[in-house]
Amino acid sequence: MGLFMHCLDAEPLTLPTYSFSQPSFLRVDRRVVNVPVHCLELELFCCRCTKIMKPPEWYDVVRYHIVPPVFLVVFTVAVQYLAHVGQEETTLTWRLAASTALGNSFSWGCVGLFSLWAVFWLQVPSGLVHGPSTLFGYRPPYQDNGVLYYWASLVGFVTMQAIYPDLSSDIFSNMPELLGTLNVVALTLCALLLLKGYFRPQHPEDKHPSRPLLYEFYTGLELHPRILGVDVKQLTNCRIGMMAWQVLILAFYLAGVKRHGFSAATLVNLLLQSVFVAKFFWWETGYFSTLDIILDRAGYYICWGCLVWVPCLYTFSSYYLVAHPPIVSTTTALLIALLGLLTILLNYRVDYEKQMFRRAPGGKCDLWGKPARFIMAQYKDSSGNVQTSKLLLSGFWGYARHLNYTFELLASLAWCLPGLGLGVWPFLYFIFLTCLLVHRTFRDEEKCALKYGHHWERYCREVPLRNEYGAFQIGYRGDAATFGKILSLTQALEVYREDRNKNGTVEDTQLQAPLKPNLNKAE
Ligand SMILES: NC(=O)C1=CN([C@@H]2O[C@H](COP(=O)(O)OP(=O)(O)OC[C@H]3O[C@@H](n4cnc5c(N)ncnc54)[C@H](OP(=O)(O)O)[C@@H]3O)[C@@H](O)[C@H]2O)C=CC1
Ligand SMILES: CC(C)=CCC[C@@H](C)[C@H]1CC[C@H]2C3=CC=C4C[C@@H](O)CC[C@]4(C)[C@H]3CC[C@]12C
Repeated sequence: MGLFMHCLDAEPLTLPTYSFSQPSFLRVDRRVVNVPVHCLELELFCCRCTKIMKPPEWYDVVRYHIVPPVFLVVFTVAVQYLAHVGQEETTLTWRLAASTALGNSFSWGCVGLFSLWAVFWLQVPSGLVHGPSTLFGYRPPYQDNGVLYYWASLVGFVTMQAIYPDLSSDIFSNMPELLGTLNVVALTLCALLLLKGYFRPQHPEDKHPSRPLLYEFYTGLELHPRILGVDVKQLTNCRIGMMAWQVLILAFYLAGVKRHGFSAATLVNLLLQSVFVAKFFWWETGYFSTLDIILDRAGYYICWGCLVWVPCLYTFSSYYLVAHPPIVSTTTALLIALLGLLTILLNYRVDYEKQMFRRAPGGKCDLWGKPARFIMAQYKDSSGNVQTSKLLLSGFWGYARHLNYTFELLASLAWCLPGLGLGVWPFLYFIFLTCLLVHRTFRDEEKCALKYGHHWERYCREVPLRNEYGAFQIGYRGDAATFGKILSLTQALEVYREDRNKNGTVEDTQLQAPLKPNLNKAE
């Protein structure tokens, strides 16, 4: 009958042992999921229907030997290419790209000053918060001064702009050099992190299997490395990457106004992203519980990504509009602004509901005017101790899974829309984010299915809709890796209602009692 039934039969045996370590390949009752390689207790996950399989050889070859070098080259080169595409240059030659790839004195000055500023704010004595505990029992400390840092950085930038009026235009015209410098800095940091992971790991007890060198460079080795007392991921992701995003779009806006005069569309593009970035700093402590921090190690993907990819691609719509002024009308711009503000607010609200609920003692809080309903989900930590976590069934999290991604995608579409009529370039970020979030939905659901086992199955049955490809898929079993049927929203709702009618609503069902699973629907 499948994993879910077996798990219900054998409750004490079914709690998966949860580990964030390097995944291997496992087939769980016709599902393929990634699981920790050393996680032998996983056989307890569902001892009667789980069998460990060796991954197909080609998969390992692709994952360990092909993806890292290809991504390293493609993304690193793409950054230099995009930096030139955003300018007016019509012919891009290798010679031109190479001439900017190592930066110039302006770019090294900017990157140096900005990095010191970010490091300084992580040293300023302020409130400390701790992230979730790792499997080896470490709770990383973070500086809780994100909002202050955000406003201080903006005031600092505006002051410098007042003293040096060409600052923004110079930033725009030196963007290829700035990205070249960031590239050198980020690649050096990734190499240092690799050496540190080998020779001076912060937590030698954090075991992970040895992999090909380029793979380790790409994914990183350490989960929470600190250099000179500073948490590397807070520095690269939150303080440099996110603040660079804000400062760069402001500089591009000012450079555009200087060239072409005021445009409502450009202002909307700036305002929406600024609200989004400001929201990030407001919510920074929530970010410490996300996949980037608890699952991804500090390597090329996360650190280079935040130091180079975010300043390049995430700002690209604004960058492009400097040399290619928008053609959308003021009225359209206002409508776009409304769409953007609404979706940013909704994205924040979805994240907030989860954060508020998780913080409420015993999960006791009201959502949408009613007491929150939830599943008490158990899992085993790496020491084999049973832990409890709560899965929300009310509010947005009771309506569909990952609605925060849906709203974030719509918000990003909104700030790209001022570039309507200028080709595909202004929409590059939206396209990238769609791919990133679809992939992330799979990764996150694999993680949850593995962590919570049948409790996650149950959550997926209660909340069968999930965001995917901007539409919704019925994913009863949280089986992200089966790539089930993609249904349109209407079809999905029909199946959803039909199933609810058959099984009764959650209110009809005792939440802690075994559900009658209707497992094969999604397959
Ligand atoms: N612009 C960008 O490039 C990106 C932006 N984002 C944004 O970042 C924010 C955070 O996203 P992200 O960290 O990816 O994912 P989520 O905030 O969606 O968190 C997912 C985690 O929440 C927990 N969870 C899942 N379902 C429930 C539930 N019903 N009740 C309670 N907890 C639940 C699980 O963790 P647990 O183990 O704790 O149970 C799960 O792993 C979002 O706003 C997203 O849009 C994300 C990716 C990229
Ligand atoms: C190799 C390559 C191109 C990697 C890029 C990946 C990273 C730069 C991104 C992966 C996940 C991204 C983020 C996750 C969640 C976020 C919260 C949101 O409120 C603001 C943006 C962000 C911090 C975002 C930043 C880029 C990533 C780390």
